Amino acid sequence: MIQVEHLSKSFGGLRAVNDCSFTLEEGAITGLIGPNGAGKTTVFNMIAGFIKPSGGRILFEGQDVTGFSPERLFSLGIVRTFQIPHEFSRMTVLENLMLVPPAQSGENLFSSWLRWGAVRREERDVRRKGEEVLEFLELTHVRDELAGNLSGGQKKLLELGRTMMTDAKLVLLDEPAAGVNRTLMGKLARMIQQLHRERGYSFCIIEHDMDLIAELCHPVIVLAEGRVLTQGSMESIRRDERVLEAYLGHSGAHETEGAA
Ligand SMILES: Nc1ncnc2c1ncn2[C@@H]1O[C@H](COP(=O)(O)OP(=O)(O)OP(=O)(O)O)[C@@H](O)[C@H]1O
Repeated sequence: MIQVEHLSKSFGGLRAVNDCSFTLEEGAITGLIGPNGAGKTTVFNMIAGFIKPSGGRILFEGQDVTGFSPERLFSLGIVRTFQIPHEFSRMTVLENLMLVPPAQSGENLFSSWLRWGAVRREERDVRRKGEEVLEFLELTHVRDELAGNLSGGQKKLLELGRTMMTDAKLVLLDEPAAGVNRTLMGKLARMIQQLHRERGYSFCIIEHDMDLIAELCHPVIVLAEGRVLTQGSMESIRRDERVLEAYLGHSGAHETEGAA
């Protein structure tokens, strides 16, 4: 589905991503792990069009999409969520979902005048879809709450819900478990598996929680110092000494524990 070929990104003198190559298979839930500063988020941002690469290219379903805008990639079916959920806090939960679908006729003043009936029908369909998504996520009880009042975990679910309002093919999830308690994390994992199974979404997930990666992801790609260190099943990665060394050489205890 995605081929990343010799991708590089420099920030000033720092090579955040350095000749990085890997593929994301269609229908897979791929994990992207690695110590802090390995370049995971930068790679995500390049795949989703938020950052332009300094070198290399990205193919999506065989098409060279290097340097495409996030909007263009979104319309092709690549959706990226963020570590910190981007909800509109002064709008209700349902309104947040209803905002998502691109090219709603209601957004255009002239088409609103000319096609009032069609716009109303479209809005009704979007509302119904939003309500279905809330039901799926078991968030119906907070439908009319302001999104800013949701708990951290509920905001993560809402973020996932926003991807469900689109015709996504590939969903890039950035640390879905960050700030989420264990109960909600289990629910989030179930939702991801269900979306994968029932809607055929492919996922790529950046995550520091190795239990979640082990539960959801195959294969797992390990980045270190801006390039792929290794990839394979979580079991093989757990046994790989180079992975442990990469984590020990860098960052926080939580990652080291997880990788061990
Ligand atoms: N906009 C930027 N300007 C300058 N340096 C940056 C920028 N974005 C990232 N970096 C640097 O690039 C390197 C890779 O960062 P990146 O956020 O991609 O790593 P990561 O693997 O996602 O880390 P983490 O697990 O901590 O989120 C880091 O050294 C980071 O400080």
